[in-house]
Amino acid sequence: MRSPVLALTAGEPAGIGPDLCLSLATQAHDAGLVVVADRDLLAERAAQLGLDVTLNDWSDGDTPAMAAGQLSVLTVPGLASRQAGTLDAANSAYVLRTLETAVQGCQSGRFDGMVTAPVHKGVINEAGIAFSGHTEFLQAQCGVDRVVMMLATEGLRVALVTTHLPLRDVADAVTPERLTQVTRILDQDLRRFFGLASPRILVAGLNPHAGEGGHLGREEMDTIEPTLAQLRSEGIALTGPLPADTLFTPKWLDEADAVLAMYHDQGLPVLKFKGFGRAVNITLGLPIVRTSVDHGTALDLAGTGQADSGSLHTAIDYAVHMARQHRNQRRG
Ligand SMILES: NC(=O)C1=CN([C@@H]2O[C@H](COP(=O)(O)OP(=O)(O)OC[C@H]3O[C@@H](n4cnc5c(N)ncnc54)[C@H](O)[C@@H]3O)[C@@H](O)[C@H]2O)C=CC1
Ligand SMILES: NCC(=O)COP(=O)(O)O
Repeated sequence: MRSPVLALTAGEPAGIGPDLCLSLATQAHDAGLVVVADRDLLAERAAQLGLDVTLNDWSDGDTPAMAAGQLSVLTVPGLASRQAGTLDAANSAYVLRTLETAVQGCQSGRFDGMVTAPVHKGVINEAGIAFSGHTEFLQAQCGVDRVVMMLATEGLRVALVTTHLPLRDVADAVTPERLTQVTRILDQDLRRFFGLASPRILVAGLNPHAGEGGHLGREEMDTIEPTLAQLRSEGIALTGPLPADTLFTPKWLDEADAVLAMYHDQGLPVLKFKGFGRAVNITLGLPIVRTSVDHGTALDLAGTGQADSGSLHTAIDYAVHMARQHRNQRRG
């Protein structure tokens, strides 16, 4: 079976994304990787890092370079500036074009999946473009109602009911509809991509002590418990809502396949404490495969050679696995 061909978007040009993409060329890999970025940016950053990499222009139908020292590039025009460490809002349209190019390539079958290096959400908004993250952007690009952000590292998977929302808005966003959609997607994609026949999901409460019987918030009693009861009747294996402060302990985790947290900073600090640098961010519920690194743009490290590529390797490994599953399922 041929190796999956993955689009790898290099992300924010001032960040470590280009460095990490280039670092992949220091060794042979078993996936076909096509870096979607400005070619001159990659050439300049390679020189800055002292990396001897041959950049090969890739076009549809080409077999991507897989040997050490070689990198295939699908160049995207429109980059305004390319200074490591210095953000430029004029680059934002280019950054989003790299994502659109990768999505279109996945939709047309040129790519078996996409892996994303980090973008800078703030600078894209400074360019006047409303953007809260790849996750939400890809949901819109693919025209689906709901996707789910799940981060995974060895021994722990954490999915989120809400993603990039101000904390002030989180409680209102935890509706029966959203919780139902997210839980069904999580259950279905754990089966689809990870071979779990009946995924066991731990669900966190929203409030301290899962609401303390309504004395510290009523969302558990009014929304979460009845929604979980309905989902259990559909055959989804759910435990909770559990107090989030003690959920992440072996007593619970040893008997579970994933945790569903209500919001970003309820679940992700635990995941990153366990596996920062070896974790992957996966968008579930998309018609295409998309994985990403577990970290941000690290502007302080761009162009220094200090960026750790561990998470990018994890993201590629997961994308290869998921792309194979996806391909097998489409073949029936
Ligand atoms: N997938 C994506 O596109 C993501 C984008 N971001 C964005 O990145 C920007 C910066 O976010 P921060 O909160 O500062 O997080 P960050 O992950 O960029 O940096 C946090 C700390 O981790 C270090 N670090 C990050 N990646 C590293 C690596 N590969 N090797 C070694 N050290 C590394 C940084 O130097 C810094 O000290 C924000 O705009 C944020 O929205 C954040 C997370 C994911
Ligand atoms: N904390 C995860 C993160 O910020 C990355 O989100 P996304 O850009 O993958 O949606």
